[in-house]
Amino acid sequence: MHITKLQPFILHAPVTRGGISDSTHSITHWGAPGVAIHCDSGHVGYGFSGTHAHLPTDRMIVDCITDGFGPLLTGRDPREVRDLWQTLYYNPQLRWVGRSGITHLALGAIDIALWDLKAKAAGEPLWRLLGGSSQKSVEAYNTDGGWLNWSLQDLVGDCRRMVEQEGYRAVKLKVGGKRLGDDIKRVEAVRNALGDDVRIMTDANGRWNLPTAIEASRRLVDYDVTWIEEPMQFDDCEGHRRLAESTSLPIAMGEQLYMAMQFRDFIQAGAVHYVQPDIVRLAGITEWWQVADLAHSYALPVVPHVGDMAQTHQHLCIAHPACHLLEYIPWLRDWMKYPAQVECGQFLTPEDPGAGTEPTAEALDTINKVS
Ligand SMILES: O=C(NO)[C@H](O)[C@H](O)[C@H](O)CO
Ligand SMILES: [Mg+2]
Repeated sequence: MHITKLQPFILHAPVTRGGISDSTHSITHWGAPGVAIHCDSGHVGYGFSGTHAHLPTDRMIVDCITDGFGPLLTGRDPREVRDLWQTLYYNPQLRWVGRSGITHLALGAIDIALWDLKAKAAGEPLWRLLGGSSQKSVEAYNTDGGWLNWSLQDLVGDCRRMVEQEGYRAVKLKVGGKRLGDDIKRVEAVRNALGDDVRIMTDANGRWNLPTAIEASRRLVDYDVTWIEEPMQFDDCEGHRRLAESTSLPIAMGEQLYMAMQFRDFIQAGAVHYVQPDIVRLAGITEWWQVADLAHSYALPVVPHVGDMAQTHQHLCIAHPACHLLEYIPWLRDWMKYPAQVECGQFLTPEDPGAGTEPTAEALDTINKVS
């Protein structure tokens, strides 16, 4: 079995209500720049990164996939995922300009496509290929009702609908707006609407400095918030360590970290409690598993960020013992051949062969296909 062709693609999927904001970003579409890796066996593996649908940089990612990494892949056996990962990760020319950023996002998409291929060639869903299920079900928490640009009425209405009609027992709210007082009012309104039994997570997307993060954490604790996510600048390990020693509110972070050794530093410093690695930020599933094992050895729960909209992370969470909870955002469900399914707040276990990354034929034909 050998790789015959790399076919790049770029999907841009509309987000909820035409546009969402967090403390740091406002977007109208979610981007999935990726690659279809074709083999002589007829199998095709799909992998993609997760972006804010900025076409010029999406094009840089797919160009890096085809022009940078492509020559290292053509003719190779795609089932040799680990050997290929080593070859690509340590390639001197790409490493010189990479180790994070564009080249790392490109490598992540390729690694995901290779695992998709491997699972399809084995005729198994990825979670079974990875050793089967560590847990029989994975709980979903929903982020898609808590955006910072939602009115207070929409915020409370969406969260109530998710809990009362869709069966979620956990929702996430964005904080980090212009005034901390407004953040607290929004959390208080949702807590009052949902009662004490539903878990509320909060996410500041890197907005605060240390004193603000300390003040916010001390006030959020009053509403029984489960965690504060990305309270400070994404790479600021010392800042997160100082925050952790100053307050009792657990810290969640990791969606912006590119490398396993960054997670090592945060974990060793006691700067994170809920570890959130993302296969589309790291160099794919291969590097994600290193992070999940490390977190597990420190007894830290792994609650992945879903730059893939949970399509592949649902597989990883079934297989890895550190995972019991996973974020859900629905932006790719209309573009995927086998969209992730959540019922009564639980992910349904996927049984289709592969890693859940195959776009529909319509998606590949109609949205910004890169020829
Ligand atoms: O932080 C997140 N989840 O935890 C969301 O992925 C981001 O808010 C979106 O990508 C918009 O920037
Ligand atoms: Mg986040």
